[in-house]
Amino acid sequence: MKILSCKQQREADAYTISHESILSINLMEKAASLITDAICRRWDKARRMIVFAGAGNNGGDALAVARMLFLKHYPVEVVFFNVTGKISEECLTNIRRLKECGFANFTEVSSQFDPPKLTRNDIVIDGLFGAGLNKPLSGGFAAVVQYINASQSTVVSIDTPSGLMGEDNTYNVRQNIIQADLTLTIQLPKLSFLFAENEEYVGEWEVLDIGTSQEFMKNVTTPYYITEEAKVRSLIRPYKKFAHKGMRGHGLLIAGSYGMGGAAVMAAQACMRSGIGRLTVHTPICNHNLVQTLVPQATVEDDLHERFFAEPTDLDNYQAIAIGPGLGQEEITAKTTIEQLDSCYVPTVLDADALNNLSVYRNFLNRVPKQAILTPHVKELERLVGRCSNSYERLSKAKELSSYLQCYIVLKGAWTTIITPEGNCYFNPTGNPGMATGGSGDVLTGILLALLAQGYPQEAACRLGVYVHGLAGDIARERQGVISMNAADIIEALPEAWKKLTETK
Ligand SMILES: NC(=O)C1=CN([C@@H]2O[C@H](COP(=O)(O)OP(=O)(O)OC[C@H]3O[C@@H](n4cnc5c(N)ncnc54)[C@H](OP(=O)(O)O)[C@@H]3O)[C@@H](O)[C@H]2O)[C@@H](O)CC1
Ligand SMILES: [K+]
Repeated sequence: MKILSCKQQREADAYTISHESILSINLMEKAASLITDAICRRWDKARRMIVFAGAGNNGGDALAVARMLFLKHYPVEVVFFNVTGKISEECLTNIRRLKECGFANFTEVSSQFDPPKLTRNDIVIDGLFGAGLNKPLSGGFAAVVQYINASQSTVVSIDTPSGLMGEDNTYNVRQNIIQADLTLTIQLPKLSFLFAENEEYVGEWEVLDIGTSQEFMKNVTTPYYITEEAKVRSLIRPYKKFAHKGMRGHGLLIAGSYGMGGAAVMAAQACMRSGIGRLTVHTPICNHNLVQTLVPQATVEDDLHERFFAEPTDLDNYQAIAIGPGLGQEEITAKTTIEQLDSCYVPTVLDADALNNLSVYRNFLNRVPKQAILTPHVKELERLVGRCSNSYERLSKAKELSSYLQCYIVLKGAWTTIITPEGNCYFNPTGNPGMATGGSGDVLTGILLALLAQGYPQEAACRLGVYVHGLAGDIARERQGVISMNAADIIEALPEAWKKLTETK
């Protein structure tokens, strides 16, 4: 699914209106009817609906919703803000239509605003600004937003919480953005909905399909996508009847150190559950028995050091390599990691301490093999690119790094983002907060290693691997609950996740 900028969203509306022989006002009617249905599904007529409408088309939507709710006998009040005297045509039509229905509870605000008393039982419908917002809110509108936010009412935003920019909110004034409980967004989510710090504004969100021109959606270009299950399914390559382990690749996992052998175990177990033919785990001597016992399917290759990764190993026999889980940050390990990178000519995953070690020796960053997959969480990324004040800035810096190194970055978090060297960003929809626990990242590294060893191209491996990792996390949550689930449960859920994705529906 493509994610468009607000400008592109407005172009999509305009294109749909001119090419699909639908009038602008009728497209708005369609949007309003879907919004009304979504509201009526959630709240009954005992709730008072207080509609705050601006003078653009977002306000037009809100006024049409007010009419529809009124005709369904909901108690409705409208506060319409006409501050500049500039009202969109569709907004004007909807004021007229509302009044023609005999609706009288209509307050027009042009300067002084005497706010209605908002109670816990009220539903505020926020139709002040949508995709046309072109600067942060200030002055009177900021005061209205703060008034709504200070109330106990439930807030439903139309298309976007008023005051929230669709993409970059670096220079926004946070207290002047509506804090919605529910955002009913039209056609597609906005990029800013996918950023953690905006959760308090967007609340829960639902996408309403108003039938934007398919042709426009097909041709419009954007670097931002949400990965869909159908796409992921199409990436999976079926096994041939005569498959043997040699065809499914041999991977090398360099992981573990004294006290962190578990990371090597979890990555290896996840790898063995993701279709790899053969796996060798290179780990310090102290972890030999642990890995051998807990992952008997894998071969163990001892480092010459008792406790740390201290000697680069020969990579000739492998189709893919992963370095990092539980490696530790001893100086000898950092130097060995960098040395090992020089001989990585096959697809490579760099995770956890491999990245932390690189961030200490940043001038060696250019040794990262081209097309490598880097899997940092937010902090690991910031160690590489510097502190970021928000998710948009972080994403921009990750894109720069990915382009500079010509590598793939899997930025882990809610909506884990895969950034390609060409600058495309794929947001992953699966997963849940129960996965934010030790070992979860090691599991992902194991999955990615398995996919690369089987010959999946980097982009496909990332999109498929991250999706199935999240899906296994969702299954683990079903089984164990969000509090108790841990990385071992994600590994245990991997067979079902893979099965789910490969079974015909
Ligand atoms: N048929 C259609 O087209 C459909 C449209 N749809 C709906 O339309 C919405 C987009 O409508 P829109 O383009 O009219 O923009 P909207 O968000 O209402 O605001 C524009 C007004 O705000 C003003 N303004 C901006 N920033 C400001 C600020 N900081 N402080 C103060 N004022 C500010 C700006 O003034 P300007 O700066 O341009 O003079 C302008 O007057 C979209 O989100 C969806 O809900 C759907 O129903 C589908 C069908
Ligand atoms: K809004």
